[in-house]
Amino acid sequence: MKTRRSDRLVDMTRYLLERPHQLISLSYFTKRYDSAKSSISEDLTILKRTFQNRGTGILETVPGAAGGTRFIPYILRENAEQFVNQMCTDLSEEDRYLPGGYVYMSDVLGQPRILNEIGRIMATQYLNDPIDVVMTVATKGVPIAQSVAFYLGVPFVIARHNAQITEGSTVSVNYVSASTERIERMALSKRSIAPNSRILIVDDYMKGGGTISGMRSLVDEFDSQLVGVSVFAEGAYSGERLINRYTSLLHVDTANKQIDVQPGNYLDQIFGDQNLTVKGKEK
Ligand SMILES: O=P(O)(O)OC[C@H]1C[C@H](OP(=O)(O)OP(=O)(O)O)[C@H](O)[C@@H]1O
Repeated sequence: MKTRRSDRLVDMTRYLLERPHQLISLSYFTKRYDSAKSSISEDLTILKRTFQNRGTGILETVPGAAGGTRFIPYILRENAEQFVNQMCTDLSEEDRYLPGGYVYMSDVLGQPRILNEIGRIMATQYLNDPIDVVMTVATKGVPIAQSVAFYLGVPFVIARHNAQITEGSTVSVNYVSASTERIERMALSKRSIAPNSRILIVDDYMKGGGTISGMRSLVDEFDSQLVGVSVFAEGAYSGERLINRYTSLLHVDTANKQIDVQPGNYLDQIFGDQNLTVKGKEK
């Protein structure tokens, strides 16, 4: 039975939003809605325009027999700024101060809607940089990695401080964590990453960068390429940081046990020269 345009548009939107970066053929939609290709093409034109006007993302059209359409989510600069500025306010509450100069963030990083926004912002930076796998380290980086991986339409892998029997044989590296000021180890299942994969490393927090550098070593061990590093928050650090190329949404300073949370470097890193288009194609 033919589906009315209004019903097609609602269902098509849901279907596409649930499958970021997945190529979906027009014939799939013609069968799903028992509608002509020309009708589906008109539907997609409406969605493409609405997604662009509402800052939802790009609806890319891939021509040819093996073509179709692909939803690529992004977030507009003004929406990212609004979110980050709210995070700065929320995390500056003085009762969040923890011994050792840390800030309590687990309540914030336990809220799915906040994790969604973090994932959208981090994924926007890689609109035109294909990513194969998102990597993080247990534990607090995991929900962030899941969100970013969803918006990039790729899997995520979790390096662990203690290799589990359920991970099979593993690759492990040692690294120096400024946070613990001791040599730490992390391991990743050999099954996790194929050689020559393009990796995005994410974590909730970076202080001295030792943990990130440990994951960078894992990328090397898997003969793969590190495309970028994104952290929700970077802590003020007076020492020589082991990582100098990264994107942070927040910068957290807890000098004199006072919490000062400011926007990180994400605006320049993500929106500096990006005009939210798919390279070589119209918006
Ligand atoms: O830049 P560095 O000096 O290496 O510190 C950043 C580490 C420390 C902390 O993890 P932990 O609290 O150690 O571990 P978990 O995420 O399991 O709580 C944070 O999540 C980063 O992974």
